[in-house]
Amino acid sequence: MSVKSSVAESQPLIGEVIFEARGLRKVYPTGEVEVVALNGVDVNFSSSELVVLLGASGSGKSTLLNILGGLDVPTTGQMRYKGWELTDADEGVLTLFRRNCVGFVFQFYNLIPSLTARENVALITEIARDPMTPEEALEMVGLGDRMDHFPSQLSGGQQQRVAIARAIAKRPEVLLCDEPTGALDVTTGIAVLEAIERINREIGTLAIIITHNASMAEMADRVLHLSDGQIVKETRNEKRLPARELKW
Ligand SMILES: Nc1ncnc2c1ncn2[C@@H]1O[C@H](COP(=O)(O)OP(=O)(O)OP(=O)(O)O)[C@@H](O)[C@H]1O
Repeated sequence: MSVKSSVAESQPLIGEVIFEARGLRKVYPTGEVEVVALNGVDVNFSSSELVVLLGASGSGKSTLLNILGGLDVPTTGQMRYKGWELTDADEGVLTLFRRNCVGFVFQFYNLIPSLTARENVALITEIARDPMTPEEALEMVGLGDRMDHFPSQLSGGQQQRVAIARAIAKRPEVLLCDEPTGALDVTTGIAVLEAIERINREIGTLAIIITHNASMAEMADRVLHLSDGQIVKETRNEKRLPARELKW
């Protein structure tokens, strides 16, 4: 392997702690019964880390991700991002946090059908502080030759990569992915994971990925296992397996 390719493929050094969550609880009052979605979560996340969240349906993964991304607030507990207290932040602060610091990728791509790939990404680059160009972002996810295609002219995996380009064009410090490969077959799923891996490596973005697919654990620095609203197990991989070598 050449020096150049070994540098390009090496995993990034894990940086400083950016998220500190303490005693997170989320309770939904639904009629007569309360649903406890998170039940005392203490966890830190660092820049440049790639973390996979595993757990059965209903274990609290999306709730945790939504709280980390400022889409939801905990019932009790504390959430800090780079020392800023997000727990009691007003909606204006949370909006700025989401806009400047966080990129979201969901299972369904949420692209605007009447806009091309380039235009879908440009929607975000027009409001970001120091964005890449839509072209740069689409090149990063391997879609340099598909910029003027509409979503209906792209495969599911390509549409998801447009969604990733849109999420990363603002160079977010955090990329939160809720089952990004849930609707994809293995080959296209791996192309999507490679795009996430590249952003984590090249921009130093903290990437947190929710999945039901346990084989994806091997591409992570750290794997958090959730059950009944708690982190019940945490494992670390000394060496990450490149996404293209994953098998499921
Ligand atoms: N808005 C809500 N109102 C009431 N209960 C909710 C709400 N959102 C989530 N819950 C409940 O909180 C619990 C955790 O949900 P969450 O979506 O975080 O789980 P998950 O691990 O992401 O599940 P899945 O893998 O199925 O997406 C579940 O019991 C769910 O039904």
